[in-house]
Amino acid sequence: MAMLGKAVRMSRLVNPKSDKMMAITVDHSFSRGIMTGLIPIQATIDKIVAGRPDAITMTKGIAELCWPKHAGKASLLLKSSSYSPVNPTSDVLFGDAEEGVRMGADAVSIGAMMLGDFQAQQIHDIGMMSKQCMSLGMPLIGHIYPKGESVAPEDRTKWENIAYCVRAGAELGVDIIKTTYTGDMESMHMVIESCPARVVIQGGDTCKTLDDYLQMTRDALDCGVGGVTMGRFVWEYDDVTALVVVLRKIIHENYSVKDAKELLMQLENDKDYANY
Ligand SMILES: O=C(CO)COP(=O)(O)O
Repeated sequence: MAMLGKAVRMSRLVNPKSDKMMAITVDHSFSRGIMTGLIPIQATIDKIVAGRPDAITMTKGIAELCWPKHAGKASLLLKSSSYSPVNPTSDVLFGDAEEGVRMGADAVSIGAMMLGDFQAQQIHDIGMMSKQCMSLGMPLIGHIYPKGESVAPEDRTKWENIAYCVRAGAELGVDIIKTTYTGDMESMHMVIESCPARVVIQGGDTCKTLDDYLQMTRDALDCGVGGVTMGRFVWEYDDVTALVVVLRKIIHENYSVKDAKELLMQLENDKDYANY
């Protein structure tokens, strides 16, 4: 029965036609400090939902306060751990899978900063959470990055380090592993090959322009990435809803960057989001 529950929830997360997942995340304030794109958070969530992503990631307190008006419009992914500006290499658990069931979530998600001083505790936490998730039929998403103390900043996109993270997630029973794009399709394909579970990418902070961001998304999907869980770039963009619509077209309808940009310009003018 638990396997059936997981299958039902996964079917809401992953689009059956494209076989990709599109999630937007608004869980950053805890880990990165206050960011203006998430103020006020209700307004940001409203704009994201208007673009109709498959899912949205947030913490339990924000979900209780801001999700009720949208319940059922997209999957809720319950973020249940965080690092913080004072402990940037250590995610700490603050929730469990039962809360996900109670709140109607389609997945619970937790983070880990690998290859650093706090890896052991984080591996333990993921293992315990995957045990709970398996028994409750709850998909588990891991935000797993090679950002521990032993990795130099310039090596955080090295494919071997990212492959280590995603493989570790799969070994621990994580269903969907979110990590960083390596920067090129060939090495990202190696990452995908390293991991029998679904790999999705964050938006990250390496793309400075819209063109680069859309191109990264297109390339990632084309080399086998199973979807996205994107945050900062999306809700820092002037027209959040238009960008969510356009990303959805790239992810689920195979839009080229050129077609996506044309639609973005059009939506920024006419605000006709509902028809796309
Ligand atoms: O790390 C993230 C927060 O969960 C992911 O989102 P971005 O990197 O796209 O902001």
